[in-house]
This record gives sequence, structure tokens and C-alpha cells, in this order.
Amino acid sequence: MVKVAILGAAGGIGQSISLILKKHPLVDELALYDIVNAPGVATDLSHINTKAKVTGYNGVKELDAALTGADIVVVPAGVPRKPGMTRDDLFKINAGIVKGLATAIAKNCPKAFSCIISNPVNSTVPICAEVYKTYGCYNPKKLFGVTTLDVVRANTFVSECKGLDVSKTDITVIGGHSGTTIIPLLSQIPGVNFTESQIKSLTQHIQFGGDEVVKAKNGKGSATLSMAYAGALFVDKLLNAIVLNKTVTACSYVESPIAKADGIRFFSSALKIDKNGIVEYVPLGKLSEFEQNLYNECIPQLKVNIEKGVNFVAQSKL
Ligand SMILES: NC(=O)c1ccc[n+]([C@@H]2O[C@H](COP(=O)([O-])OP(=O)(O)OC[C@H]3O[C@@H](n4cnc5c(N)ncnc54)[C@H](O)[C@@H]3O)[C@@H](O)[C@H]2O)c1
Ligand SMILES: O=C(O)C[C@H](O)C(=O)O
Repeated sequence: MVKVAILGAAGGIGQSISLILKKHPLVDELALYDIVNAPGVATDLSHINTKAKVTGYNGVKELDAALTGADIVVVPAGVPRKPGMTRDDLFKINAGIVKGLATAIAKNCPKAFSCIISNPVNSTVPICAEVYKTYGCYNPKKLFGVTTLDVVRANTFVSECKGLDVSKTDITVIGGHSGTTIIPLLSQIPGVNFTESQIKSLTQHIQFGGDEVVKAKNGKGSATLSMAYAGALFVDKLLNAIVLNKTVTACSYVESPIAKADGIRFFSSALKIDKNGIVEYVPLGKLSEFEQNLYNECIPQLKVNIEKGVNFVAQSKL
């Protein structure tokens, strides 16, 4: 019996990812939690004739019940950006929301896989790690910042530009999940050559794809549908690992040895994951000079974002 809990399930991402996961053959129970409208979304989805049983939980009094027995917890709770904002501007509100939800996860399903979507991911993942540590249940192999949308964008934009079969394109994206911390490794796509200007424009498009959606939605939020698709892709990989005992490969922002030499505790890279969590941090391989410069630029930004998350939890303990 596999239970997936979605925290923030009545939101733009929450509703769409719940719809996709309701159709997933490996999900037995889908627990939908939000501070508003969760029962409505759950009742609506529960009429769909697929296997997963859908349950709705509204408000903090019902949070423990939503999480009890969960194998995978997906967290898209919190506010999205408006035009002119950075993801870091969301920290003020979302840090507290994520800290509260991480506390509930630690108490109710400490062995679950956590998939953190709420921004700023570069800081919300360290927040979860620090909360889990406080409760003595931190397993760095099972805490993931969801960066799949960066990979989805890279696959789409590069395939369109080079005429590739998008269904066979799988680009590695490393670093973090904000602007110039997002580093697509275009030099590692087998058999594809780019001009210098293509590399620059594709990289910029991938790094600022989120801003493009925020601008187009014009005050009505950020990416929801493409994010739900990307989040469901990531959860599908975890389900294959947990239920079908497969070892899967995915990029995600996790506590990692990859950039440790540069003083960075959390970093996104390709990972191999099985039913117990991460089993391998795939080495970055050779970076082009352009990618190495992006990496050098990313490190100090990530450092600030990570410290901000860690300090937030430390200070709230005082
Ligand atoms: N990781 C990524 O690639 C990625 C992509 C897109 C969006 N995001 C982020 O995902 C988050 C959600 O975006 P959205 O567009 O779905 O926003 P939304 O406003 O549509 O939905 C957010 C939901 O969270 C709920 N919520 C607020 N506080 C909560 C709490 N304490 N407990 C449970 N639920 C709570 C709200 O009621 C709402 O239903 C934002 O922070 C956004 O920046 C991340
Ligand atoms: O851009 C945002 O604020 C949402 C998300 O992180 C994205 O990449 O679309």
C-alpha cells in the first residue's frame, strides 16, 4: 500500500499534481492537505474511476492524519511570485510555512521521502533538513528539492532549437533552483553541437523560464501546470524505486558531496535513487569553460541561500 500526501493540495500546483497522481497505477492512497478547500478538491478527484483512494484534510488539526503512514510527501504549499519578485522574496512567508510542515512530517512520517517544491527551494530544503535533525529523523538520502521543471524546460527548449526528439532528450541540470544558480550542462548532450550564441540564449531561457511564466501570468502566480507535470515525473521515479524496486536516475537539489570542496552543503545534480533513497551522486563530469564560469558564479549565491535557511531554523529555536 503506497500513500502519497500532498501538502498545499488545493493550490495551482497542488490540484494539478493531485490529478496526475490520481491516475498513477502505483498510488494506492492520495492524501490531500491544505488550509483551505482540501475536502472540495478531494471529493472532486475521488469521483475519477482510477485505483487511488483520495482523502481530504483541511486545516492544521487534520495535518497529522494526512501524514500518518505516508511513503512520499510532496510540498507545494506557500505563496508564488508576482512580477518583479525573486524567489528569495518568498522566504519571508514560505520559510515559516515549510518549517511548520516539516515539523509535522518529522512527527508523523519520519521515514517518508520528502519532495519540496515550495520556493525558494535553495533555502526551503535546508530548512527541512534542519527541522528533521532537530527531531532526530534526518535522512539526507530521502530529502529532495524538486528541480525537475528545470530539466523539463531544458529538454523542451533544446529539442525545439536543435530538432531533437524531445521524448528521448534528458539534459542534466545542476546547481540550485533560481536564476543563475540553474546550470544546464548543454556540453554533455551526446552528438549535439551548439554555436556560442545558442549556448548563451538557451541557458538564459532555461535559467529564467520561471520569470517568463510569472510575467505572462501578470500577477496571477507562477508556473503551475508545467510544475505539476514535472513534480509528477519526479514522484513517478520515486514510485518506481519504492514499489517496483528499480534504481532510477533524476536531478534533484539535495544534501550532497558534489560541491562540498567549495563549501556548499546542498547542490543539485544527477542522482541514482532506489527504495532506500539516494544510492549515488553522479559526478558532474567535464564542464565546458562556459559551464565552469556559471558554476563559479552559482557557489556564492547558493551559500547565502543555504545559510539563510539554516539560520532561520537555528534562530527560531532560541
Ligand atoms: N520547485 C519549483 O520548480 C517550483 C515551480 C513552480 C512553483 N513553485 C513554488 O510552489 C509554491 C506553490 O505555488 P502555487 O502556484 O501552487 O501557489 P498557490 O497559491 O496556487 O497554492 C499554494 C497553496 O498552498 C496553500 N498553503 C498555504 N499555507 C499553507 C500551509 N501552512 N499548509 C498547507 N497549505 C498551505 C494555499 O492555501 C494554497 O492552496 C510557491 O512557493 C511557488 O514558488 C516551485
Ligand atoms: O518562477 C517561479 O517563481 C516558480 C518556479 O520556481 C519556476 O521555476 O517556474
